Amino acid sequence: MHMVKSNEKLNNPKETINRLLKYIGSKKASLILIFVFCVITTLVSIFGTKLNGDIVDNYIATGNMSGLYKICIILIAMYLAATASTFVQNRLMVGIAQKTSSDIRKDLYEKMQHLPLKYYDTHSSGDLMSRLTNDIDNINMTLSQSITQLISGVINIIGMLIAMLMLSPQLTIIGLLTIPITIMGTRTIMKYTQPLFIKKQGDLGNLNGYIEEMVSGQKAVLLFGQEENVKKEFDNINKSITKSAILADAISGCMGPINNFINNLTYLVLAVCGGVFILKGMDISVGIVFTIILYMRNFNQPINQILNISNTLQGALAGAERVFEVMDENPEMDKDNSVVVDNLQGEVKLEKVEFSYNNDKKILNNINLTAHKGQTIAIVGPTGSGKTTIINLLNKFYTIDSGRISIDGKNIDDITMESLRKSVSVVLQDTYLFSVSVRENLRYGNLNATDEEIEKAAKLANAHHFIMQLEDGYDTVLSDNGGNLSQGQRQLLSIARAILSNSSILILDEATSSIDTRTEVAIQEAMVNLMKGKTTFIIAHRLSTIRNADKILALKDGEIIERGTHDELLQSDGFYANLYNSQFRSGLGI
Ligand SMILES: Nc1ncnc2c1ncn2[C@@H]1O[C@H](COP(=O)(O)OP(=O)(O)OP(=O)(O)O)[C@@H](O)[C@H]1O
Repeated sequence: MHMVKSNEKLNNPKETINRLLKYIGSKKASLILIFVFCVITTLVSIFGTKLNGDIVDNYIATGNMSGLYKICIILIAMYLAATASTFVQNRLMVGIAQKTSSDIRKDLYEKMQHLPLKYYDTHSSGDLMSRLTNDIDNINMTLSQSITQLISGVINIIGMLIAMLMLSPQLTIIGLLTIPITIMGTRTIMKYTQPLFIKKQGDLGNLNGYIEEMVSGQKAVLLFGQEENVKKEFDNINKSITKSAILADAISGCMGPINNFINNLTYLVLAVCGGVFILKGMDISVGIVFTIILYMRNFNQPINQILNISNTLQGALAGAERVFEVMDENPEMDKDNSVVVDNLQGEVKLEKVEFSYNNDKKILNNINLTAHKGQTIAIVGPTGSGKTTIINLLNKFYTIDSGRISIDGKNIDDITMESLRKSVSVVLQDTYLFSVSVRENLRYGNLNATDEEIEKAAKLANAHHFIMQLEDGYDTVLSDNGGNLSQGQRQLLSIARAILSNSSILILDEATSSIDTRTEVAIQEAMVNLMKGKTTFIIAHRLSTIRNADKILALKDGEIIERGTHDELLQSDGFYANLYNSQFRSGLGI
């Protein structure tokens, strides 16, 4: 399986932040409201704290009890207002975070739909899913928790600083002396935790990739008795995540207690210095010292929070980077001058086609072939000779290295992907069925098909009979990938789908698995119905199919080494005759 190496450094945090800000920036109205409410909360906090000092100097010291009650009621009202304003801020931010992550999820999903197959060849689907779920969740969590903290933190720091300086510049400067120590300590800790957070996120992707592969391959795991090995490998990846997570969280967890200690020292120093100033007869009261200490607490709190946020932000940035990495992949794109085709006749021509999946190994070499409208071309050849590859190219799943593939004289490079794929229908050995109703599964062949058309196609495909025997007929919901149907039934459904699509070109990968004779006959009949009037390329495994083909192409090591009808090729007694004698004679259909 393809393991993604967990990169331990953010590649370009600045750009990642900018891109995230672009997503957040589109919710300007909410952001402005959050800002306004933050300012309100901070102002309430500044004046509330100032009132606390006044209580000491003007009411407790003078014994003015009725004034004290009044001011307490005012304070309670202010605290209630601050709580309400904080609640609104959080509510707004949760909205922004959800909307942002939903936008990112949508963009990533859309991108994934347009990634070339080549991308999926080299990336595990579990890792991709992890990017779509875990990484985006992480961004969501961080946004909803951190952005308000960041905005209100900055406003608080500025507000408190001004309020402190106005009360006592000397004590303010003494209180600020410890800030650089806190910042330096946090930065040192971050240096250690940053790579661990990034590694954790990457490991999580790997774990998902592994789980996804093992769940879908569970049958093979059991058949080959690989449970122990699989468990061991899983344990290794799981341990790796646990290790990086524990280290990252434990180290970053030290930060809170250390900062608390430093802050408490600051308050102590302020109280002592304040006391000394009062004793020396400077123009300062007990209430002012008390207020400054409270302000200092309100000042330190957001500083610690912002420093902590940088930790969570790193996790989110690591996730965001993984998401944007996929978004930056080159999509499968139509050329600017591509045309939409409709009603193709189905004249297919391959001229000097050369192809390799990775540039290092040539898979197809100088392929030339012409299929006239309505002809059936059977492609035969040993395993790995390139049969499936030819079919992948006709669908433009991959781009050819050189040569030309044309339909009705039009280069397929100049035809839009969507209209090309609409004109070519494919019946693979292993059809993918979705966990929706039979009817909806069939409708994949043609989204505009009416229920009557669906039923008609199912009848032609010999599938109607068994569908009617299912619990809810056409409305029966299939289990994951049609797991509750037999191999033969799945093939009949895929044939019905292809009949519905009514395309002029057909690609068939004939099933190799043996199916009971009755179903086999049903499939053969359905195929004949399906192929009527269509240009058909078929990776043939059944003798009857090969015999009836207008042209047989014998492929070996990516080259067409013989071509002709069955009888012609048998007569020439070459590669095909050999293949036929060793493979097909003993195979199905004889
Ligand atoms: N996605 C891919 N990436 C890289 N190489 C590939 C890919 N798919 C196939 N190949 C290689 O291309 C060659 C031709 O494969 P292809 O699937 O076309 O063979 P085939 O004739 O259809 O074989 P079979 O009868 O076993 O299905 C093989 O050597 C295979 O290893």
